[in-house]
Amino acid sequence: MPITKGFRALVDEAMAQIKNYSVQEVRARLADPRVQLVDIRDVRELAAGTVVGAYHAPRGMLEFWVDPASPYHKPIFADEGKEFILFCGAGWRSALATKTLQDMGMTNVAHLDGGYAEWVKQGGPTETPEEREKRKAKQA
Ligand SMILES: O=S(=O)([O-])[S-]
Repeated sequence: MPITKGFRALVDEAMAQIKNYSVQEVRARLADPRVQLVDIRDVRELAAGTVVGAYHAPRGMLEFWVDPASPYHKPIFADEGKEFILFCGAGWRSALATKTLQDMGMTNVAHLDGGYAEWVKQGGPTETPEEREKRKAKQA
C-alpha cells in the first residue's frame, strides 16, 4: 500500500500552522518563568542531555498528559500563564506534536525549530540527567 501523504508533507503542513521559534529566540527567553521547554523525545534519548530546565513529556503520552479529562493529566500543562515550547531531536516530531496540541485547543504552545540538535549546535545550555539531579538537590 503506497504512502499517499509522507512524513515530510505532514511536517511541512504542521510547521505552516504552528508557532516556530529559532534557537536564538528561545535562548533569549530561557530564564522567563512564563516559558516552559518540553522535551518530547523518548526517555533513552535523554541520556546524552537535554535543555536546562526542560520538562520531559514523551510524545506518546502528550495528549493524555495535557488533557485535564485524562486520568494521566499532568497539572503543569494546565498553567495558562505559560507558553509551552516543544522540542525533539531535529524538529519533526515536535512540529507534529505542537500541531496536535493546537488542535486540542491549546493556544499557548510552540515549537523549537531544529530541535535539540540545533540547540546543541548553537551552544545552547544543556544538562545530563545526573547534572539535573544535582541542580535540583541544590535548589531543594
Ligand atoms: O523527530 S525528529 O526530528 O527528532 S527525527
